[in-house]
Order: sequence, then structure tokens, then C-alpha cells
Amino acid sequence: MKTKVLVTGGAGYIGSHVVRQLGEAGYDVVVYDNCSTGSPKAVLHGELIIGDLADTDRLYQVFAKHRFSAVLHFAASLIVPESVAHPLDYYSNNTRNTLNLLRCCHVLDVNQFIFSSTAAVYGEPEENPVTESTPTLPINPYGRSKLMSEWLIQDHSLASRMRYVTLRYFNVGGADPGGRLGQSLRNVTHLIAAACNAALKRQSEVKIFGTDFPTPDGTGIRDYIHVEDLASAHVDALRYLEAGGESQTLNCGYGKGYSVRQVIERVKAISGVDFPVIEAERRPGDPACVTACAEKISQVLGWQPQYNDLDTIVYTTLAWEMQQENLPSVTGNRQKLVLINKERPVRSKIAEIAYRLPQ
Ligand SMILES: NC(=O)c1ccc[n+]([C@@H]2O[C@H](COP(=O)([O-])OP(=O)(O)OC[C@H]3O[C@@H](n4cnc5c(N)ncnc54)[C@H](O)[C@@H]3O)[C@@H](O)[C@H]2O)c1
Ligand SMILES: O=c1ccn([C@@H]2O[C@H](COP(=O)(O)OP(=O)(O)O[C@H]3O[C@H](CO)[C@H](O)[C@H](O)[C@H]3O)[C@@H](O)[C@H]2O)c(=O)[nH]1
Repeated sequence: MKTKVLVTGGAGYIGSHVVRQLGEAGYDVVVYDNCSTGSPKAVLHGELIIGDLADTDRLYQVFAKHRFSAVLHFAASLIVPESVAHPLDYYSNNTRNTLNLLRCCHVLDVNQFIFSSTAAVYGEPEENPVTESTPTLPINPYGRSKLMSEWLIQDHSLASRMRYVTLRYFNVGGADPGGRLGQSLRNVTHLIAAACNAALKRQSEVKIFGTDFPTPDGTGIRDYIHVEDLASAHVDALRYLEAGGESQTLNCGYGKGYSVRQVIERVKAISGVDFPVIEAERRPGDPACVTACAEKISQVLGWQPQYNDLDTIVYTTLAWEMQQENLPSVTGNRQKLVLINKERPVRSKIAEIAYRLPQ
């Protein structure tokens, strides 16, 4: 019989990529999602239950009916400036709802838990790259709401049979290179999304939030990880727990930082579109630089990333959007796409998609 797992937030961007990989790996998946930001169309495997984590009665019913062997918990709110403006909403949706979920796990004896945490728990680190033992001093309510969730999980694990893997994601981007899944960039505020939207002529410009950070070019530095690699880390984490592995907290990044200016430059180069860039004030709650020391996850889980570079992240993001809506205004740099395609066969599908587009 297949192992049955619950995936909260499985209709969302990252969760849906994980659900697809879990399905391919032979798991029986039940997704629980209120579809506030996710979409039923993104659930390519298993059963989707539309429900809210705040609805504890419903959640108990789902747990009682299905008898899960593990829970993967993605559902959350995750926009840093929004968390500064509406902190209570973030503590409710992220921290309180994690507590609801843990109570169900406790009552129904579910003892394997994988949690989506974030680099935001490190706040403004004194040194980069950060290791898992770098002090956690989040500087915004989003990061604090996730760190509090981490503590709930740790404390419950110490008092029960539950073992967990907490994955601290750095900045996630990209889309399935097979063109089956991606993130709709509409209403998304992340840098890669904003820059791609500008390249796709959906917004007139990209703002750089802060040019006076203590970084080489004055703009914020982040460690960008491809969503497919992040998804495979979850499958590895589940197998690790199934094999009896002890609880772990692991960074998910590549250990390489890119500034805002560098990201914008790559989006322009790959799309072939030179959109306007405006220098603006810093955004509240933004740290200058956060990059991962990513050694522990490979050692503990045997994780092997396959899409480890910024160009692939930008490429797959653009290719997904182009595939969704045939956008004639986009002038993909055809020569460059074909060249990269020859150099790196993994990109063949993406280049093929881009090649079909009108210049
Ligand atoms: N995207 C990133 O760069 C990033 C970085 C670090 C951590 N994370 C974490 O990864 C997880 C997934 O993020 P994502 O980028 O896929 O976001 P997303 O918004 O696409 O996915 C979140 C999903 O959770 C669902 N959801 C939200 N609140 C819910 C509730 N109360 N009940 C049921 N479902 C609910 C949404 O409908 C959505 O499908 C989040 O926990 C987030 O904090 C994301
Ligand atoms: O239009 C934009 C958007 C972003 N930025 C800058 O680009 C960098 C990255 O910002 P994002 O909004 O893309 O991502 P964040 O680093 O704010 O946060 C993201 O990654 C974090 C982990 O590092 C959290 O997990 C969080 O969920 C997720 O939103 C920051 O310096 C930001 O100021 C711009 O200059 N212009």
C-alpha cells in the first residue's frame, strides 16, 4: 500500500511542485488548501480538500479519515512588507495554524513532520553565509511568526514521538522545466517576479528598494534557489524521516548571493528586454544580505541540486509565463537561448518553448 501524506498549502507555488514530485515518487497525497493564493489547477496528483487550517473541526475530520504517516506543512502567508503592516494576520495564519496542525498530529499520532521555514528567521545576520546555528534574530513579523512555529514544532517533538525536518528556504524562484507547473507572476511582489513582469511588459518599471545597503553595489543580496531543487529536498527529507532519521533543521539554498542589480541584469539579458529601473527607498523589514551555508542539507539528506544557477531560475520563470499566455510583445533573445541550450542540455525544453515565440 502507498504511504499517505498530508500536504498543507499543496495548491501553492512550492507545495504544488512538491506534490508533483511526491506523486512521481509513489506517495499517496492529500492536499489541504484554502486556495487563498493557490489554485486547484496546480494540484497534479492526489486529492485536493479545500479547507482552512483555522477550521480545526474540519482538520480533525480529515486527519481521522485518512490516517497520514507524515505531514508536509507549506500553508502560510509570506509577504514581508505585508507582515509589517498586518502582524496579527501573520501570527494567526502562520503560528496559530501550525499549532492547530500539531494538535491534530498529536491526537491522531502522526509522527513525521516537514516544515517550510525561511531564511527570514536569521534577520540581519552579522556574517554570511549563515549556518543552521547562526543566531535567529528575525527583524519582521513574518520571520518571527515562522520562528515561533519552529519552536512549537521543536517543543512538541521533545515531548512526543514526533520527528521533524524544518527546512529554512532562502529565496525561491523558477518553474518546472517540463512546463507543467510554475508560479503565476500576477500579484507577486518578489524581485524575480517583478523583473520578469517588467520584461513581459506587464509593469512599466522595476523599483530597486534601497541602494545604500552595505553591499558591493549598495543593493540587497539574496541566495536564490530553484523550486524544483527545493521540491526534491522535501522528498529527500521524507525518505530520511521514514528511514528513522532524527529531527533536523536545514538551510535550503545554494550558498551563492546575487544583488538586486545583478538579478535585474540577468532578467534583461535573458528576456532581451531593456525595461526602466527606478532607485527607491528601502522597504521596511528588508535585511541587506542573507546567503546560506548549504553543506548540512547535502550531508544529512544526500540532497543533490540540479538547477543551481540564477540563469536557469530566470529562464524557467519566463518560459512558464510565456507558455501560459502567448505574449507577442516579448522579444526573447533567440540566439542566446539557442546558445545556452547547446551548452546545457537540461535547458532544451525551456529553449524550445522560448524559440517558438515571435521575436
Ligand atoms: N516563496 C518563497 O520565496 C519562500 C521562501 C521561504 C519560505 N517560504 C515558505 O514556503 C511556503 C510556501 O510558499 P509559496 O511560495 O508556495 O506560497 P503560496 O502562497 O503559493 O502557497 C501557500 C499556499 O497555502 C495556502 N494557504 C494559506 N493559508 C492557508 C490556510 N489558512 N489554510 C489552508 N491553506 C492556506 C494558499 O492558498 C497557498 O496555496 C510558505 O510556508 C512560505 O512561508 C517561501
Ligand atoms: O520589486 C522589487 C522586489 C524586491 N526587491 C528587493 O529584492 C530583494 C529580494 O526581495 P524579495 O521580495 O524577492 O524576497 P525577500 O528576500 O523579501 O523574501 C523572500 O525570501 C525570504 C527568504 O529569504 C522569505 O522567505 C520570504 O517568504 C520571501 O518573500 C530584497 O532586497 C528586496 O528589497 C526590489 O528591489 N524590488
